[in-house]
Amino acid sequence: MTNLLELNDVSLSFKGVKALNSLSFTVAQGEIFALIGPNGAGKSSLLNVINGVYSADSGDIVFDRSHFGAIRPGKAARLGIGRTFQHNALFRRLSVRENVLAGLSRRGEASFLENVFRFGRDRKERSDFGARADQVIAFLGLETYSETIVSTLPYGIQKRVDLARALVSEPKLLLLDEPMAGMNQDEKQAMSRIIREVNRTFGTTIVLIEHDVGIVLGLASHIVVLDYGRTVADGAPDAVRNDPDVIAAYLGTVH
Ligand SMILES: Nc1ncnc2c1ncn2[C@@H]1O[C@H](COP(=O)(O)OP(=O)(O)OP(=O)(O)O)[C@@H](O)[C@H]1O
Repeated sequence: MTNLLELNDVSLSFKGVKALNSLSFTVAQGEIFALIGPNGAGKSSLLNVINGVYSADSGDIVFDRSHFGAIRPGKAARLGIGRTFQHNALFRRLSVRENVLAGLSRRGEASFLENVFRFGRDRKERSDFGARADQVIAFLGLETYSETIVSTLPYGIQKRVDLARALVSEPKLLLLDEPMAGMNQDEKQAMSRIIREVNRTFGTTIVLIEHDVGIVLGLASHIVVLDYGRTVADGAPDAVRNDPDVIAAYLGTVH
């Protein structure tokens, strides 16, 4: 199996707090990979290092044969790393379609504002981007909301819009930071199906953070458990579920 992402001894500190402590693991091409661990374990920091929001203090990251310790978020996006955020970072006063189009702004010559407000240089680019945005909107079952202003939509639908915006640029790697946070069980199951469908249809490699262990065990084929910025366990769901170190560190109980 080819690795799409490789982390070697990656560390990150905030004023003496080691958020990531010599972390090493690999993510294979095409897998659904989950990061779990208690609050403050370093999960979001890790995603932030991978897509360039934070720069690692040391260590090496290899993505699709490109090496970096630090990378700018725009460069990460151009290399094919897409991202959703724990707290929606959508443009709340714009429509669903405008938000999805914003996910393409790094791809073209025309700027995001030119694309959204339909002035500017490239008619062909706008129509290609529009078609692509509409495809992703349809794929995620968001057609009825296409022209709806995001702030008026239920939270679960907003999470799907966030996913559409990340997906529209056709990333090779999609980083999902708690895509099911705040959802009930039915909504979580629906989001799990969507993530599986994205993975299967587009071959997108997925790295997701999720606190609901039941959901993670059913969705991911590879799980890494973090605690205090270190790897506690790394393997297939069955191995991780029965690992005594995981039970002690994450579930807080002993066999
Ligand atoms: N910008 C920051 N400034 C200072 N400390 C930070 C910053 N971001 C994260 N930290 C610290 O780094 C550690 C890891 O935090 P991080 O948010 O990555 O954990 P997490 O596993 O994502 O937690 P949660 O499940 O609560 O989202 C914590 O001790 C946190 O307080």
